[in-house]
Amino acid sequence: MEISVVSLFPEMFAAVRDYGVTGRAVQNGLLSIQCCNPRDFTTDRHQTVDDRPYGGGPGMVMKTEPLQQAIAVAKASVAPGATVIYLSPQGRQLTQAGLAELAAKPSLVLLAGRYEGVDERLIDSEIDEEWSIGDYVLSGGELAAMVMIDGLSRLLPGVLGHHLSAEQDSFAEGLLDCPHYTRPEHFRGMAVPGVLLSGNHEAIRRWRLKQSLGRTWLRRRDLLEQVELSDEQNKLLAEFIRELDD
Ligand SMILES: Nc1nonc1C(=O)NCC1CCCCC1
Repeated sequence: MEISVVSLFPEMFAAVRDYGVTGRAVQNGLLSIQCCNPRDFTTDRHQTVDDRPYGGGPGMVMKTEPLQQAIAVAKASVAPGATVIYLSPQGRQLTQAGLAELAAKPSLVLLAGRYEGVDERLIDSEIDEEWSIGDYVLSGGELAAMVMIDGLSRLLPGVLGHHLSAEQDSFAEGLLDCPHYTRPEHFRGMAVPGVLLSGNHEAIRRWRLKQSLGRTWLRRRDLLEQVELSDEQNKLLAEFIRELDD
Protein backbone atom coordinates (compact mmCIF):
# COMPACT_ATOMS: atom_id res chain seq x y z
CA MET A 1 0.00 0.00 0.00
CA GLU A 2 1.44 3.37 -1.02
CA ILE A 3 0.36 6.41 0.98
CA SER A 4 1.32 10.03 0.40
CA VAL A 5 0.31 12.59 3.02
CA VAL A 6 -0.15 16.31 2.37
CA SER A 7 0.63 18.08 5.64
CA LEU A 8 2.25 21.23 7.03
CA PHE A 9 3.89 19.03 9.68
CA PRO A 10 5.44 16.06 7.84
CA GLU A 11 7.76 15.32 10.78
CA MET A 12 4.72 14.16 12.77
CA PHE A 13 4.44 11.09 10.56
CA ALA A 14 7.61 9.61 12.00
CA ALA A 15 5.20 8.27 14.63
CA VAL A 16 3.79 5.76 12.12
CA ARG A 17 6.71 5.48 9.72
CA ASP A 18 9.37 4.70 12.35
CA TYR A 19 7.65 2.77 15.16
CA GLY A 20 5.75 -0.43 15.91
CA VAL A 21 3.58 -2.43 13.52
CA THR A 22 3.42 0.34 10.92
CA GLY A 23 7.18 0.96 11.13
CA ARG A 24 7.84 -2.75 10.53
CA ALA A 25 5.38 -2.73 7.62
CA VAL A 26 7.39 0.11 6.07
CA GLN A 27 10.67 -1.73 6.67
CA ASN A 28 9.21 -4.87 5.08
CA GLY A 29 8.08 -2.96 2.03
CA LEU A 30 4.38 -3.68 2.74
CA LEU A 31 3.62 0.00 3.29
CA SER A 32 5.16 3.24 2.07
CA ILE A 33 4.46 6.63 3.66
CA GLN A 34 5.62 9.77 1.90
CA CYS A 35 4.91 13.36 2.84
CA CYS A 36 4.36 16.49 0.80
CA ASN A 37 4.34 19.92 2.47
CA PRO A 38 2.12 22.61 0.88
CA ARG A 39 4.54 25.24 2.18
CA ASP A 40 7.07 23.95 -0.36
CA PHE A 41 4.69 25.13 -3.10
CA THR A 42 4.34 28.75 -2.01
CA THR A 43 5.93 31.52 -4.04
CA ASP A 44 5.84 34.50 -1.66
CA ARG A 45 8.55 35.50 0.77
CA HIS A 46 6.47 34.50 3.78
CA GLN A 47 5.55 31.10 2.29
CA THR A 48 1.88 31.83 2.91
CA VAL A 49 -0.40 28.78 3.07
CA ASP A 50 -3.44 30.37 4.69
CA ASP A 51 -5.57 33.48 4.35
CA ARG A 52 -8.48 35.26 6.02
CA PRO A 53 -11.95 33.75 5.50
CA TYR A 54 -14.39 35.44 3.09
CA GLY A 55 -17.36 36.57 5.15
CA GLY A 56 -15.13 37.33 8.13
CA GLY A 57 -15.01 35.34 11.36
CA PRO A 58 -12.22 33.88 13.45
CA GLY A 59 -9.23 31.93 12.23
CA MET A 60 -7.73 31.34 8.81
CA VAL A 61 -8.47 29.07 5.84
CA MET A 62 -5.90 27.02 3.91
CA LYS A 63 -5.26 28.45 0.47
CA THR A 64 -6.12 26.41 -2.63
CA GLU A 65 -2.98 26.95 -4.75
CA PRO A 66 -0.30 25.39 -2.46
CA LEU A 67 -2.67 22.52 -1.66
CA GLN A 68 -3.52 21.72 -5.28
CA GLN A 69 0.15 21.61 -6.21
CA ALA A 70 1.04 19.48 -3.19
CA ILE A 71 -1.81 17.07 -4.02
CA ALA A 72 -0.62 16.81 -7.62
CA VAL A 73 2.90 15.89 -6.48
CA ALA A 74 1.51 13.50 -3.87
CA LYS A 75 -0.62 11.72 -6.49
CA ALA A 76 2.36 11.45 -8.83
CA SER A 77 4.43 9.84 -6.07
CA VAL A 78 2.11 6.84 -5.56
CA ALA A 79 0.56 4.21 -7.85
CA PRO A 80 -1.90 5.71 -10.36
CA GLY A 81 -5.54 5.82 -9.38
CA ALA A 82 -4.94 6.95 -5.81
CA THR A 83 -8.02 7.84 -3.76
CA VAL A 84 -7.62 11.38 -2.40
CA ILE A 85 -8.96 11.58 1.14
CA TYR A 86 -9.60 14.62 3.36
CA LEU A 87 -9.71 14.02 7.13
CA SER A 88 -12.33 16.17 8.87
CA PRO A 89 -15.21 15.93 11.36
CA GLN A 90 -17.54 16.42 8.36
CA GLY A 91 -16.49 13.11 6.85
CA ARG A 92 -17.85 9.54 6.86
CA GLN A 93 -17.29 7.94 10.29
CA LEU A 94 -14.30 5.58 10.19
CA THR A 95 -15.06 2.04 11.35
CA GLN A 96 -13.31 -1.33 11.07
CA ALA A 97 -15.36 -2.02 7.95
CA GLY A 98 -14.26 1.32 6.51
CA LEU A 99 -10.63 0.44 7.22
CA ALA A 100 -11.10 -2.82 5.33
CA GLU A 101 -12.39 -0.85 2.32
CA LEU A 102 -9.40 1.51 2.47
CA ALA A 103 -6.89 -1.32 2.93
CA ALA A 104 -8.08 -2.80 -0.38
CA LYS A 105 -7.11 0.30 -2.37
CA PRO A 106 -3.76 0.39 -4.24
CA SER A 107 -2.76 3.85 -3.05
CA LEU A 108 -4.00 6.79 -1.01
CA VAL A 109 -3.34 10.52 -0.78
CA LEU A 110 -4.32 11.85 2.65
CA LEU A 111 -4.87 15.60 3.10
CA ALA A 112 -4.36 16.73 6.69
CA GLY A 113 -5.94 20.14 7.22
CA ARG A 114 -5.03 22.84 9.69
CA TYR A 115 -6.41 26.22 10.82
CA GLU A 116 -10.20 26.40 10.32
CA GLY A 117 -10.06 24.10 7.32
CA VAL A 118 -9.62 24.07 3.58
CA ASP A 119 -11.24 26.22 0.86
CA GLU A 120 -14.38 24.30 -0.16
CA ARG A 121 -13.50 24.65 -3.83
CA LEU A 122 -10.33 22.63 -3.24
CA ILE A 123 -12.43 19.91 -1.60
CA ASP A 124 -14.94 19.96 -4.46
CA SER A 125 -12.25 19.73 -7.14
CA GLU A 126 -9.60 17.48 -5.57
CA ILE A 127 -11.08 15.32 -2.81
CA ASP A 128 -12.58 11.91 -3.59
CA GLU A 129 -13.63 10.91 -0.05
CA GLU A 130 -13.96 12.79 3.25
CA TRP A 131 -13.49 10.68 6.40
CA SER A 132 -13.83 11.40 10.14
CA ILE A 133 -12.28 9.44 13.02
CA GLY A 134 -14.92 10.75 15.41
CA ASP A 135 -17.28 13.51 16.44
CA TYR A 136 -14.76 15.91 17.94
CA VAL A 137 -12.46 18.62 16.64
CA LEU A 138 -8.69 18.23 16.64
CA SER A 139 -6.19 20.98 15.87
CA GLY A 140 -5.22 19.29 12.62
CA GLY A 141 -5.85 16.29 10.45
CA GLU A 142 -2.43 14.69 11.04
CA LEU A 143 -3.41 12.54 14.02
CA ALA A 144 -6.56 11.45 12.20
CA ALA A 145 -4.47 10.49 9.17
CA MET A 146 -2.16 8.47 11.42
CA VAL A 147 -5.12 6.70 13.02
CA MET A 148 -6.29 5.73 9.53
CA ILE A 149 -2.80 4.60 8.49
CA ASP A 150 -2.36 2.51 11.63
CA GLY A 151 -5.77 0.88 11.39
CA LEU A 152 -5.58 -0.03 7.71
CA SER A 153 -1.96 -1.21 7.96
CA ARG A 154 -3.02 -4.00 10.36
CA LEU A 155 -5.27 -5.32 7.60
CA LEU A 156 -2.56 -5.50 4.92
CA PRO A 157 -1.48 -9.09 4.19
CA GLY A 158 1.74 -9.98 5.97
CA VAL A 159 1.76 -7.04 8.35
CA LEU A 160 0.59 -8.83 11.50
CA GLY A 161 2.70 -11.80 12.58
CA HIS A 162 -0.14 -14.16 13.38
CA HIS A 163 -2.12 -14.36 10.14
CA LEU A 164 -5.34 -14.69 12.11
CA SER A 165 -4.76 -11.67 14.34
CA ALA A 166 -6.60 -9.15 12.21
CA GLU A 167 -9.45 -11.52 11.43
CA GLN A 168 -9.63 -12.51 15.12
CA ASP A 169 -9.74 -8.86 16.16
CA SER A 170 -13.06 -8.59 17.90
CA PHE A 171 -14.04 -5.54 15.87
CA ALA A 172 -13.59 -7.66 12.78
CA GLU A 173 -16.63 -9.55 14.12
CA GLY A 174 -18.31 -6.33 15.23
CA LEU A 175 -17.71 -7.09 18.93
CA LEU A 176 -15.62 -5.57 21.70
CA ASP A 177 -12.43 -7.40 22.67
CA CYS A 178 -12.30 -10.01 25.42
CA PRO A 179 -10.17 -9.52 28.57
CA HIS A 180 -6.45 -10.37 28.27
CA TYR A 181 -4.07 -11.70 30.94
CA THR A 182 -0.38 -12.48 31.28
CA ARG A 183 2.04 -13.39 34.08
CA PRO A 184 2.01 -13.23 37.09
CA GLU A 185 -0.84 -15.67 37.70
CA HIS A 186 -1.88 -13.67 40.78
CA PHE A 187 -1.87 -9.89 40.90
CA ARG A 188 -3.15 -7.90 43.92
CA GLY A 189 -5.12 -10.95 45.04
CA MET A 190 -6.74 -11.40 41.64
CA ALA A 191 -6.20 -14.69 39.80
CA VAL A 192 -6.21 -15.38 36.07
CA PRO A 193 -9.49 -17.10 34.98
CA GLY A 194 -8.84 -20.86 35.31
CA VAL A 195 -9.99 -21.71 31.79
CA LEU A 196 -7.04 -19.74 30.37
CA LEU A 197 -4.62 -22.03 32.26
CA SER A 198 -6.42 -25.21 31.18
CA GLY A 199 -4.78 -25.72 27.80
CA ASN A 200 -8.25 -26.59 26.48
CA HIS A 201 -8.21 -24.45 23.33
CA GLU A 202 -11.87 -24.99 22.48
CA ALA A 203 -12.94 -24.01 26.00
CA ILE A 204 -10.65 -20.96 25.79
CA ARG A 205 -12.11 -19.97 22.43
CA ARG A 206 -15.67 -20.20 23.80
CA TRP A 207 -14.76 -18.30 26.98
CA ARG A 208 -13.16 -15.47 24.97
CA LEU A 209 -16.12 -15.28 22.60
CA LYS A 210 -18.54 -15.26 25.57
CA GLN A 211 -16.60 -12.43 27.20
CA SER A 212 -16.56 -10.41 23.96
CA LEU A 213 -20.31 -10.90 23.54
CA GLY A 214 -21.00 -10.06 27.20
CA ARG A 215 -18.85 -6.95 27.17
CA THR A 216 -20.47 -5.74 23.98
CA TRP A 217 -23.91 -6.35 25.50
CA LEU A 218 -22.98 -4.43 28.64
CA ARG A 219 -21.01 -1.54 27.10
CA ARG A 220 -22.03 -1.12 23.44
CA ARG A 221 -25.53 -2.47 22.91
CA ASP A 222 -25.59 -0.41 19.67
CA LEU A 223 -22.84 -2.57 18.17
CA LEU A 224 -24.67 -5.75 19.13
CA GLU A 225 -27.76 -4.59 17.28
CA GLN A 226 -25.71 -4.47 14.08
CA VAL A 227 -24.39 -8.03 14.38
CA GLU A 228 -26.19 -11.18 13.19
CA LEU A 229 -25.33 -13.60 16.05
CA SER A 230 -24.83 -17.31 15.36
CA ASP A 231 -26.65 -19.94 17.44
CA GLU A 232 -23.47 -20.47 19.42
CA GLN A 233 -23.06 -16.74 20.03
CA ASN A 234 -26.69 -16.33 21.13
CA LYS A 235 -26.26 -19.27 23.55
CA LEU A 236 -23.03 -17.89 25.00
CA LEU A 237 -24.53 -14.42 25.42
CA ALA A 238 -27.57 -15.87 27.19
CA GLU A 239 -25.23 -17.78 29.51
CA PHE A 240 -23.26 -14.59 30.23
CA ILE A 241 -26.42 -12.66 31.06
CA ARG A 242 -27.74 -15.46 33.28
CA GLU A 243 -24.43 -15.59 35.16
CA LEU A 244 -24.67 -11.86 35.86
CA ASP A 245 -27.58 -12.59 38.15
CA ASP A 246 -25.71 -15.36 40.03
N1 LIG B 1 -12.44 14.47 14.00
C1 LIG B 1 -11.67 14.34 12.88
N2 LIG B 1 -11.69 13.27 12.07
O1 LIG B 1 -10.83 13.51 11.08
N3 LIG B 1 -10.26 14.71 11.21
C2 LIG B 1 -10.76 15.25 12.32
C3 LIG B 1 -10.39 16.57 12.85
O2 LIG B 1 -10.86 16.98 13.89
N4 LIG B 1 -9.53 17.27 12.09
C4 LIG B 1 -9.10 18.59 12.50
C5 LIG B 1 -9.63 19.65 11.58
C6 LIG B 1 -8.95 20.94 11.95
C7 LIG B 1 -9.34 22.01 11.01
C8 LIG B 1 -9.09 21.67 9.59
C9 LIG B 1 -9.77 20.40 9.21
C10 LIG B 1 -9.40 19.30 10.14
